[in-house]
Amino acid sequence: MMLHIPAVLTKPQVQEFRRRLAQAEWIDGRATAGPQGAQVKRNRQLAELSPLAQELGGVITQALANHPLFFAAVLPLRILPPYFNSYASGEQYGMHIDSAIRTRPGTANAMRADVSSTLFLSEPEEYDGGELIVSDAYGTHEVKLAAGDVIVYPSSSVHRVAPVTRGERVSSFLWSQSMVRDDAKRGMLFALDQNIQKLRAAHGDNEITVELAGHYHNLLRMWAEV
Ligand SMILES: O=C(O)CCC(=O)C(=O)O
Ligand SMILES: [Fe+2]
Repeated sequence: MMLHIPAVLTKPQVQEFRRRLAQAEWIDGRATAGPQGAQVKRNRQLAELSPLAQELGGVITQALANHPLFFAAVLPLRILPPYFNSYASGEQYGMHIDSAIRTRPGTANAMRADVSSTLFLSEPEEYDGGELIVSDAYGTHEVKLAAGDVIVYPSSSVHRVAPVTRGERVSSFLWSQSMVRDDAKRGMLFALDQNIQKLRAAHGDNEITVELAGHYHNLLRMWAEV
């Protein structure tokens, strides 16, 4: 399932992020790619443990963890601290799949990447190219969102970032381990949850919404690992 979550950061937050990131030290993005990814990845990133990445990343994690749509769609068990990337001058990230297991320097904890997220920090009119292109069972999806918006997509999908041929594309990306590892199951739970919310908004709680909420929780009980 792919989901567009608007306005995770406000425009003033985006501007502040961009101001701080413009002064940052960027390194070769291949530092965090696996062997296949490294062959096709050409971009720049903040070093994983840089104080700026940790500070700004904390703001993003907090905003996502408190966001009802992100919670309902991702059912996060763990959120790996966000990374920051920049593409300009023809840089791109060719076809790849995100590694299943991620670790962080300085920590022993490995986690499984189930859901990938990109938070756009450049407005679409600031650059040409730079679409995030995700292939799944339903086809190929090109994503280029307003600054502050997030796209959530399964880490199991093959995807790429098209070459940026004008301007600069700055973004943050992160991986989550979900309580429900299977994308199709997460998608069904999300649809059920959103429809229960719509019924509640239209008619208030009644015995039907209570019963449906029961089904939601019983499916979650069957599928969740915590
Ligand atoms: O910048 C993006 O939108 C995604 C980057 C990406 O796919 C990755 O770093 O694995
Ligand atoms: Fe990726």
